[in-house]
Amino acid sequence: MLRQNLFKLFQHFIIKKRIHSIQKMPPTISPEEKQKMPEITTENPFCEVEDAVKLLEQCKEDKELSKSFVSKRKDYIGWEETFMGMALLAAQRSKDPVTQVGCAIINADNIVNSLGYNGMPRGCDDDEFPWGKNPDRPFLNKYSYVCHAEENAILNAKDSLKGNILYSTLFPCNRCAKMIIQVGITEVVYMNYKPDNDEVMAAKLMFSKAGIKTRKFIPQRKQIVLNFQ
Ligand SMILES: O=c1ccn([C@H]2C[C@H](O)[C@@H](COP(=O)(O)O)O2)c(=O)[nH]1
Repeated sequence: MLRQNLFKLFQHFIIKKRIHSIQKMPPTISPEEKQKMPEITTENPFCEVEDAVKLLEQCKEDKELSKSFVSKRKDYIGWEETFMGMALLAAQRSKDPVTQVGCAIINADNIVNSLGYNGMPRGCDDDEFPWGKNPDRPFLNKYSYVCHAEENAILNAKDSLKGNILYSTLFPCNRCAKMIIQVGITEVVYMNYKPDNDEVMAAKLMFSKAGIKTRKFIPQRKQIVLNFQ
């Protein structure tokens, strides 16, 4: 009952607002044109979509009412910078003293499916495990422990990764390439590239055979500033 009354009150408010705005229309619209405008009355409070479309066009042509159509902001950041920016931000979370990698996985609707950065597995203390690269003792080498950024992003994903695009600050290694292929990611955008070693060559080969598109990120701006103040 209360909800019904509230709805009626809301409806009444909307109708009054509409009537008021139509009555307020300046004389720049001729009476004939005004006649043609969708009639919104208390009996017919909700106009048809076509009427609304027509009304929008008429308002755009009107000298006074067209002032509402202020142009949108021009210097907003594009999708590419947004997603690589997210990957870069994620990389800032990495504790690796040498290379910080970040990754963002985006679905076909430009919705962020996942983020990741290179780090120790859950429960393995960042302060306890080695961040060095002892070539003779894998036990004391970070490579034995660290989860790669792409690996973490894949494992953290909220939804299916099929048809998603992966943005990474570094070209993926062969191990990550295998996972990227197997989960159905179809495109890889990378920022940096380590000089070709066997791992990167293997990754490239697999991407090419599996039909995964790879492309270098080309920024449209030099930087994005984040200001917390
Ligand atoms: O595809 C990749 C490749 C490497 N990483 C991580 C793994 C390590 O934490 C660093 C690389 O360290 P270096 O000392 O530069 O060899 O990057 C990754 O996340 N994804």
